[in-house]
Amino acid sequence: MKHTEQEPSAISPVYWFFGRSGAGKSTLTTWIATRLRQEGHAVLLIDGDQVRRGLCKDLEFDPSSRLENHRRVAEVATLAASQNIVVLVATMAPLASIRRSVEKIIPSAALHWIFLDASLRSCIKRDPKALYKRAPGEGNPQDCEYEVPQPQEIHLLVPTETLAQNVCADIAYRYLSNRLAARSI
Ligand SMILES: Nc1ncnc2c1ncn2[C@@H]1O[C@H](COP(=O)(O)OS(=O)(=O)O)[C@@H](OP(=O)(O)O)[C@H]1O
Ligand SMILES: Nc1ncnc2c1ncn2[C@@H]1O[C@H](COP(=O)(O)OP(=O)(O)O)[C@@H](O)[C@H]1O
Repeated sequence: MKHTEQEPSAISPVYWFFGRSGAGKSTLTTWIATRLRQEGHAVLLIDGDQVRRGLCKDLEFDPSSRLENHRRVAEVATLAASQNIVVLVATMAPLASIRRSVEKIIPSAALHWIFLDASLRSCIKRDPKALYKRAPGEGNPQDCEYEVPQPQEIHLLVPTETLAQNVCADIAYRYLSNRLAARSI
């Protein structure tokens, strides 16, 4: 797994949660954002679901549209992070090429990749928004192959398939809060 450099970064961290639809991105980032705000942090949560309804509602789901979707999210994340705001992002980021494109926008010292690991099978079983019941080509998340990241691509893996929600929330929260505490020393 990647190790984030220890030198202080001029910009706030961007914690980029990614994984399949149904892996738990919205659930965990919403809980963590609330907790960080209670502790006094300024937090921006950018959830792909919401972005797709507003900032990126003109975009489709083909690979180049997904790339543009992530470019916009990464640019907004950089703006916020450069204004002392802790950024949480929650998107599918299904392709390695998309993830590499994000890395060209956000400084590496600020970017933390947090992979929510849940298999297609378990996401189909959960299917909280009934997206996997859609016909192929009609907005089914399976329309795009999910390229599971290599260990060296990520900073933290949270096994949201095998561990309970509260345990996963705690793992991710502890990762963030340790790094935020180290920054403020
Ligand atoms: N094929 C397809 N067609 C239409 N809609 C889809 C499709 N796949 C996913 N979704 C929905 O869009 C959300 C994914 O958007 P993201 O910005 O997170 O990622 S991506 O750009 O699509 O890779 C995603 O949000 P999450 O379910 O929270 O991951 C879904 O609500
Ligand atoms: N360990 C876990 N971590 C996160 N969510 C979990 C976990 N176990 C079960 N879930 C459930 O899985 C669903 C995940 O949905 P959601 O957070 O919308 O996913 P995503 O944003 O990745 O599409 C929720 O219904 C949540 O309660």
